[in-house]
Amino acid sequence: MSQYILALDQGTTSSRAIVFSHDGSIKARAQKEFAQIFPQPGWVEHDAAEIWSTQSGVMQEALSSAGIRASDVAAIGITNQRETTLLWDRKTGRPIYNAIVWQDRRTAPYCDELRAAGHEALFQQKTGLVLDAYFSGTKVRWLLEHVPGARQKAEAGELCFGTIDSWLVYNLTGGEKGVGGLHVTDASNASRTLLYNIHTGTWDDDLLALLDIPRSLLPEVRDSSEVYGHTSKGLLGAQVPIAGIAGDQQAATFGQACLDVGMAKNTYGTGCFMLLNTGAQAVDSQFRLLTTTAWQLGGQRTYALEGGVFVAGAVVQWLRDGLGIIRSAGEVEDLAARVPDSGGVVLVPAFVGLGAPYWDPYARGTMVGMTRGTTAAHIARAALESVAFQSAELLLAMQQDTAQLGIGLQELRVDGGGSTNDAMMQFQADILGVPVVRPQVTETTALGAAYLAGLAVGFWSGQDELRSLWKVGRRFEPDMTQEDRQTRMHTWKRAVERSRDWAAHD
Ligand SMILES: Nc1ncnc2c1ncn2[C@@H]1O[C@H](COP(=O)(O)OP(=O)(O)O)[C@@H](O)[C@H]1O
Ligand SMILES: O=P(O)(O)OC[C@H](O)CO
Repeated sequence: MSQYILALDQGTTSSRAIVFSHDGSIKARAQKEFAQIFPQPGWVEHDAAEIWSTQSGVMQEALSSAGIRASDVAAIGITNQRETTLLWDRKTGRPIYNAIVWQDRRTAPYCDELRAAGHEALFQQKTGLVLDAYFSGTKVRWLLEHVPGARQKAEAGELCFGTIDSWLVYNLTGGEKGVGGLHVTDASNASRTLLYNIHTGTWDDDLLALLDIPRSLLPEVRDSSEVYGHTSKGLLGAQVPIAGIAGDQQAATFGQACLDVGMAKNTYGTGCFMLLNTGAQAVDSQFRLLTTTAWQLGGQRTYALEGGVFVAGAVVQWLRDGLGIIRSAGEVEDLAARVPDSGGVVLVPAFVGLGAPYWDPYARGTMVGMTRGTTAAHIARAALESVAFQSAELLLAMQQDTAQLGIGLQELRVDGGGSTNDAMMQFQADILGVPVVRPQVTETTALGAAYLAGLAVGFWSGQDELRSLWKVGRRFEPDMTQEDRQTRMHTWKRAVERSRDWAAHD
């Protein structure tokens, strides 16, 4: 029997492949960065051919460093940077333009127009998303409007739209140069397009009409765990089933085994992504958190509330590159540990505005509470605390949104580069009043994709087995009085008020 699952994790800055064993441990991994293309301020693109070449390269490399053959792989799972948008020609398999990355802001003015025309509520109601350039829909429209010949080809049914999962499946299953591959996506990726009704589980004709996007472009939406097809003959030496697909944050939630209602994970990367499993119920947020499809299994959708912190690990990068008070991100730990607290300093890293629950694009970074005694160590400490405060505000918003479901959060599961910082995780637990738990395997995104694929081919028996594979690496118990917690949160909110509505409104 095949003993491994291969996960492909196609992220914003690198393509990764990880081989997992049956006990959920990592057998081998490979990673390759690729070019970020910035054609104009606010624009971000990726070369789709490079995405495929790096992804297929690391796939081969991971297999050879594991010392295994494709026939040893029971299934492949795919997880990907979400929302990033690509159109390719059905006949040639060639992209008609670079992939427009989720960070790209070129369609912001068009989103403003749609908002001014009063369409925001419709998008929100049907897709669970806010009307923003972040999501795929307006990017597809931009491509149809701006790439010569694109609209005619689209009307003639000659183009395929896909998020990066679709592009990978198309290439994995296609013949020479990927031509004729499968054109599919899963419900979690579809739920990030602004074109997909998360309540009915279908592409939405009203939204397609509003954005003037022909239906023929769209991939078939499938479960997150099922055999979609097999890798093409020449690719790996054996035809391996492709059996799992999920967007990276949803996959991480699955990989953290947040499989039950009320379980939540937070990923501490450049920004933070927090997801709370709300089960079969798509919860509307009063704080404009996103309502999203976490995954779809056997036709059953599981939903999540999602919130993001724009600047999390990036504040540590700023200490390094902007202020120059540390030389590497890891050094922040020693610097912050030189003082017992932030000495009254509060840093609000609203460098690019504030997200939920404030949604203030005009907020800017601020630091308050400094005295003659303030040192770099206090600032480092305040920076780390700011990550925890912002995450706490998201979780508080989620708890209020789900109050009627009777969800009592037992613990927050954490992963990502910042979660290695023990002091920051302890402060996170303190300020939340909820235990924070870091698993042994922190590659939760790839693990989630592996789990989804493994479930589909019977490699793992079911969700109970996945629950049992999840192992605590370290648990941080809250150690702060309720009174202290309230005082600290109150002080944080006062500082946030000072950061708000600062930049000029253009
Ligand atoms: N010890 C640390 N304490 C706090 N933040 C850290 C630490 N080490 C790394 N980081 C931050 O974690 C981020 C990298 O994490 P990673 O999960 O690789 O992020 P991404 O996937 O967004 O690139 C960086 O922004 C970095 O500043
Ligand atoms: O590739 P990452 O980890 O930066 O994740 C990107 C997110 O999916 C964007 O929504």
